[in-house]
Amino acid sequence: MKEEQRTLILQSSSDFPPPKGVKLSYGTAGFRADASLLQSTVYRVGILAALRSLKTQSVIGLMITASHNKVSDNGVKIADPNGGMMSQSWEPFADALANAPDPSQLLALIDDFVTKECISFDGGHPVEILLGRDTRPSGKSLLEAAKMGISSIIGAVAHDMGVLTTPQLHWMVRARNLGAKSTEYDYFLQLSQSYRSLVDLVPDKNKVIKLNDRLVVDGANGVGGDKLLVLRDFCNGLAVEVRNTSRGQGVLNKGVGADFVQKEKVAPSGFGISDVGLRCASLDGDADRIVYFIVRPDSNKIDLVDGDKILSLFALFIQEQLNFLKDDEQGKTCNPYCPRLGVVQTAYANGASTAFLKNLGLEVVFTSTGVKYLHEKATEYDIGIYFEANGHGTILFSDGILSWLEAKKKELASTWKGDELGFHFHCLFPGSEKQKAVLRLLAVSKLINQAVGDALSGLLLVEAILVHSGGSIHKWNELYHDLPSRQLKKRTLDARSRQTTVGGGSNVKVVDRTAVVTANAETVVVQPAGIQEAINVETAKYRQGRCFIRPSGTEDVIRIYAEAATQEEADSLANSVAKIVDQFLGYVARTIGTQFSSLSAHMN
Ligand SMILES: CC(=O)N[C@H]1[C@@H](OP(=O)(O)O)O[C@H](CO)[C@@H](O)[C@@H]1O
Ligand SMILES: [Mg+2]
Repeated sequence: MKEEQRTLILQSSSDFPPPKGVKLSYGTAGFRADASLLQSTVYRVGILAALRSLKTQSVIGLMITASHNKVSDNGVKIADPNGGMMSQSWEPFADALANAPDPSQLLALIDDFVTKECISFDGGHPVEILLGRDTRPSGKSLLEAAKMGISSIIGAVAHDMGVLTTPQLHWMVRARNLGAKSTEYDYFLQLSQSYRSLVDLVPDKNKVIKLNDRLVVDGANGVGGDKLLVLRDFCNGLAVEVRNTSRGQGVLNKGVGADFVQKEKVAPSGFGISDVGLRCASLDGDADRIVYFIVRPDSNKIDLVDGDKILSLFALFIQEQLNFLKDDEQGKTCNPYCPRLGVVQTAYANGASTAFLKNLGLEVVFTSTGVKYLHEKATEYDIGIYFEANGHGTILFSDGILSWLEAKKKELASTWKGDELGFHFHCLFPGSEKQKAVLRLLAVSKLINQAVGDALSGLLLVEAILVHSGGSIHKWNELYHDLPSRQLKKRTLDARSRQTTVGGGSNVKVVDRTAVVTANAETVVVQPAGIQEAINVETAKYRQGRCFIRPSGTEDVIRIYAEAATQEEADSLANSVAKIVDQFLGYVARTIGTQFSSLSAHMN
């Protein structure tokens, strides 16, 4: 790096001293913490984004959000040139950068890294970063910090794209790097047009307009509801009622949102008895997750139609379209093309969903929690569908299958003469149904976000498939029955609280979550030694018992997940394993207050 560049970094970073006693980690989905701690981190991620742009010679994204976390938190993450999460190989550098104690050590780190990665500052390519933020009040000033970080790399340019959903920013970055249209208007246009194409291809027998069959959506008091209102206008006739937008009185993610609905299994605020039986959905704070639900007549309980069920609906639809095209290929004497369809889940997927998908004959694989792992795995297939139970997921199409579909589209169009003969009910003719299957798959590839899970595009695809299949949310929910499950979280101490506790003269043993190390897609604990055996002994006592623990990547907690034949058994298994966590990790509840999260208040 030139001297001028070094001086600039030294000078500007001195305005952003890191908070004392806090160790930050890039985690499952970027850096997250109380917003008051993040000025320096976001500034440094600005530098990171500019270096990433220099290295990849592409446009990079920087999103300021803490998703479903409380409104006083915030976070920051980077979108790579393909719109996906930042390459994991850069995460250790991100961690080091965020935690460098002073400007000179920060500079030394950057110097080393730039040399190691052979990053050139020769100005041959534009260095551009697209910035987005959710509706959190802290977003504006953090965005300014990001801009300062970016401008401390000579020649780097920040484009403020305003308030966006996380998937919108990822979509824009991908589109920009593909040389495609990439504005927010283009996003809405592409989604709405492909949604309409899918609806136009609905088999005629199902083209019944159901009056009052509206979808009611909880926008988590965040950005997702606001953007859905715009999308609804683009879709022209989409019957969606949006509640809990950011313009109402409610607080972001408080008693609302996909994470709340999925974990607590209750209706969000603003939904009640008048919604019983309706098709409802909930977005999370930055709209990269969606779950559906049906309000039950008893109190505010719901039937949850979660990410696993969305995945199952998508898998059925894609499989149906591929089946239409299968016999065509099987008849070929040379080079028949058999697209590989794969499904990716995490250990949080309900066991009943995995059994259902395997029964369909699908290949199901597991990865660790976090979109970056699922997404990467899904790219190994021609069509890879991935979903977390909490509602984050998408369908990825390989370049290979897209070219095959385009070729097939041409081939079928040249052989199909039905229209000329005056036949319009294509579904009566095998050739035309193939053609429709191709068009449907192509429309899905344009509708569903190819960069990252996207609640808005997911919502449109669910709605289109429900119309296509003539099915209701009730029928969809009956695809299989979830095994009862329970999630608990045990608070651990972040670095700052640990210092306070120990420094305060207390001799209690406290742990941090990194003491728990897992393997096999987080289903087995390898550290501390012996804990897995104890969990196994406990799990074996329960019918259809399954249980695992893992350190959260976004909160200072250890998560416990249990599944069993009845709700009582799932609760009991989760509680017993929580006690095992206490024993092995030397956790002492009274030092940090509440032992269990608010979830336990809902246990019955
Ligand atoms: C059990 C659970 O829902 N975990 C979530 C949560 O991660 P944790 O590492 O469990 O805190 O936030 C991630 C980012 O949104 C999401 O990818 C993940 O699925
Ligand atoms: Mg989110």
